[in-house]
Amino acid sequence: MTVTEETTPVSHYERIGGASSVKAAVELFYDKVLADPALAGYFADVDMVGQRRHLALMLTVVLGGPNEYTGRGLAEAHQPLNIPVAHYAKVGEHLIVTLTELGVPADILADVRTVLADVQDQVVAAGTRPGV
Ligand code: HEM
Repeated sequence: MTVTEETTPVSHYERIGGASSVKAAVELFYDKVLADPALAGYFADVDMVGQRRHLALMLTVVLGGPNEYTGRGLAEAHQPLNIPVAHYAKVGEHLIVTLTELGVPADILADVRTVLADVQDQVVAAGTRPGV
């Protein structure tokens, strides 16, 4: 059987416009995060050029695009930062607002919310999890 364009599902990544759209989203997202006084401090000593590139590559994978992510795992990168749930929620909202402003369709937003819920335990400090 030949796989045609009709039978191949189009990824979220392709639907939103590929690499240039992801790059635009990451720029807008970090502008919001860095303008948020509750969050800016986390990034004070971080190389934001590399950071934006890593998040763009990771967002690409989350949206079903090509996997070229070479950074650390989420737990490895975030556990040393001791991030409380409230700050995780703020970052998640900045991402959703960014994607909404860029016109990302509702079904893709819903999937991004699902991923945010799925990875929360890797990012949030282990000691702040209820029952831990
Ligand atoms: C789903 C949520 C998140 C995703 C997908 C994400 C993604 C990433 C990625 C891909 C990196 C780069 C890792 C590397 O370079 O090896 C990173 C680093 C970082 N993230 Fe996040 N992040 C999330 C949530 C957060 C939150 C909630 C905060 C702070 C409130 C945060 C603060 C940071 C900081 C400060 C770094 C740099 C760490 C360092 O260079 O040592 N992230 N994140």
